[in-house]
Amino acid sequence: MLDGPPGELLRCCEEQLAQLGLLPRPPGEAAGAAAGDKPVPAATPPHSAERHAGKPIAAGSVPAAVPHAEGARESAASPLLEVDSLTFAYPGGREALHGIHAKIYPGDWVLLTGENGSGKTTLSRLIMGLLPAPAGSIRWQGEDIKGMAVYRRAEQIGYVFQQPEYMFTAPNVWEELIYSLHGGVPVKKRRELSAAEQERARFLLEKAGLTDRLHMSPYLLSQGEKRLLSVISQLMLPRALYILDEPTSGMDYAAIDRVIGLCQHMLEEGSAILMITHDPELIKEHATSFIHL
Ligand SMILES: Nc1ncnc2c1ncn2[C@@H]1O[C@H](COP(=O)(O)OP(=O)(O)OP(=O)(O)O)[C@@H](O)[C@H]1O
Repeated sequence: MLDGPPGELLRCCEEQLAQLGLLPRPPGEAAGAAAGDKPVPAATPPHSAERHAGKPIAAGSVPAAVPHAEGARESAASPLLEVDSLTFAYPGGREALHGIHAKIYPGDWVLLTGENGSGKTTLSRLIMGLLPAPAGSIRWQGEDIKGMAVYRRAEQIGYVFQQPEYMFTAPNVWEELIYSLHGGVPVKKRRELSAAEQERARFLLEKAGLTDRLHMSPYLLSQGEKRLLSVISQLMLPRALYILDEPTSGMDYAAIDRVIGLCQHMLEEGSAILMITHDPELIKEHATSFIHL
């Protein structure tokens, strides 16, 4: 006998109720579905496993990702970067990465988070070719990255090191900023900057708040200013993807806002960003997805 409070009935006798046609159809269920068929589950939310690497994001520890309409993106654009079952151990060391999956599309702003030593920098080094990636584990625009020379990757991916000092090669801020435009060409043999290059340089300096530091040695800048200079030096060259390794580390809110503004500008230009950070709470509202190691 089917009798009792509705909630209790649903819990104990759902199947019988369905067979008798006493359950309302879930909205959108096919009209011709036979009584007793299992209800069609709702579509899986579009972000989830493949947009996160390693462990799923623990509730409350990292903000929920702003989900992409993955299906629409799949048809609209191919991924720039695909990481598939990536496992990596340093020689003689324990595994730094295990079974990592991720995809980055044009226009993505991906936050790469995880505890100290979880392998964030290792992942970025593997992408850039500073460490040897296992065959088939990383693809750039569909091509196995293992066979791509480092300089070819650098032509398409800008990389900002965790330690800005690693990047400085010029005697002052202006020379440092434009260094990448000249490659290793000596100062006397360098070509004139185009008007567009000059404009981009001035724009980035303004956004970074470094316009009045042009003649200072990069090494004399404050730590936050050094980070901003290392970021804009990479942004001088348009790239499909920028990898920024902890660009906001040790920064005050104003400086973090500058980094955010710079990243937003690069997204507007169509680039994607992979940002390693221990401050996801400060940037989460701008991110399109997360990889948590
Ligand atoms: N050259 C190396 N040789 C051996 N082990 C290394 C080497 N570089 C890094 N590791 C180890 O690999 C692991 C991952 O390091 P990695 O720098 O990628 O972590 P991370 O997530 O970027 O850390 P953090 O948040 O502290 O910057 C760590 O256990 C580290 O000790």
